[in-house]
This record gives sequence, structure tokens and C-alpha cells, in this order.
Amino acid sequence: MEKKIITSPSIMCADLLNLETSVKALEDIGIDALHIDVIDASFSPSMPLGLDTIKRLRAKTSLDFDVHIMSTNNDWFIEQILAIGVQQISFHYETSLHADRLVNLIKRKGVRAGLALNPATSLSCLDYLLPQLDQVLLMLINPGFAGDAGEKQAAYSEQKISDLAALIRQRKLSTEIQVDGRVSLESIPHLIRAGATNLVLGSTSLYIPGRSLLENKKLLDAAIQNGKLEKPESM
Ligand SMILES: O=C(CO)[C@H](O)[C@H](O)COP(=O)(O)O
Repeated sequence: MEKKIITSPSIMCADLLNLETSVKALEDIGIDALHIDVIDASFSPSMPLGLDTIKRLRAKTSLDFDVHIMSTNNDWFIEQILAIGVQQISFHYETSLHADRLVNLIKRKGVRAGLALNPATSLSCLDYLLPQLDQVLLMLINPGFAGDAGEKQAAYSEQKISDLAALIRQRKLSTEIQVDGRVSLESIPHLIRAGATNLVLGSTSLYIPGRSLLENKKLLDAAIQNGKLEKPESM
């Protein structure tokens, strides 16, 4: 059976001054989950959203919360996010002393667990942990900032996605491959063909200025369909 491609808008790209309205608009166009970046100052200075904001947002929508923790203090942030009540938490391998323990902690609470990898981090860190993971989040840019035209996806992104997809197939797993960073309408067909199953949508897919959210969503659906064809149609 064809695997569903999950769409996860990155909430840091939405109108942060009108968050409740922005989330309602996402509910209206039909997306699968809210991708919420929790960034502390030592991982990256960008810090778009605080824990209190996420807690208040939780009370306003029943959409799934897919939280991406970018922190040097995973233990503390995971405890805080679990207390808010979310459906999926990914944290970074690069800042984890005890990744195995943290994955178990998340899963014991009935929450899906993901491991996030920076572009240059090798897939070999997944050798033993992969069967326990619900998803691997592949950062296609160095994390921290959305929409910065100065940084493009790493040149080896598609290769890394297809290497991971092969690993998942060989081991007969159903791990999701989430991709994040400049996931654009142009790149989506290629990313899906390489094996991505979950797209984090930001400034180059869902939040393109000059077009309504609904118009962008229609173009996005077309790009996803194109990705399911054997060869992408030129867009
Ligand atoms: O994790 C992120 C930044 O670290 C953002 O989710 C990501 O960058 C999405 O925005 P864009 O598509 O504009 O790159």
C-alpha cells in the first residue's frame, strides 16, 4: 500500500503575533500535525517559541503536536514537553549523552519518539537505536533559522534520505523519515522519491508570500502527487 505523506507546517514560520488565528487557518486547509520547534539559546540563538506559548496553544487546538527539541539540555526539555501533552517528540543525537534512555522515557509515556540529525551527522549513529524510533528527523539545513535565503539544503540531502530509506527497508521497519529545512515545492517531488515520508513545511512551501495559504496548499498537494510519480514533472 502507498505510504501517506505527512504534512507538518513549521509553526515558527506562521504569523507569531497571531498564533491562534494562524493555527485555525492550518486546521481549515487540512494539515496533519503542527511542527513546533523548541530552541534554547545555546543550541541556536533564534528561540522562536517559549514553553508557555506552546502550553497555551495546546488548549486551543486538537491538532497533533510534533515537537522538535533543539537543545543542549534534552532531559529537562523532554520532561517539560511531556507535561504539556504532545504526540511526537524528536531531540538531537548531537546533544544527547543518553539517547537510548531518552527514547525510552518518551515512549513509556505513549508519545512517538524521533531522533533528529544535523546535516553532517552520519547515519551510523542509528545502528542500534533505529528499531526503537518512530521517526528520524533529517535536518537538510543547519538548524535554527527558517527562511534564510543564505543557506540552501545540504548538497547530499537526497543521498542521505535514500541511504536511510534503504536501511529502513533492509531492516523491515516502518520508521518515518521527516525532512526539515527549505522543503520547497520544487524539491518535494525529489525528496519523496528519495524516501521522505514526512515534510516540515516552511517558507518555501506553505508560507510563500503573495499567495493565500489555500493556494499554497493546492500547489503543495500537486508537488506531493508529483513525488509519487516515477519521474518528477517539471514544475
Ligand atoms: O527547523 C527549522 C529551523 O531550524 C524550521 O522548521 C525550518 O527551517 C522550516 O523553515 P524553512 O522551510 O523556511 O527552512
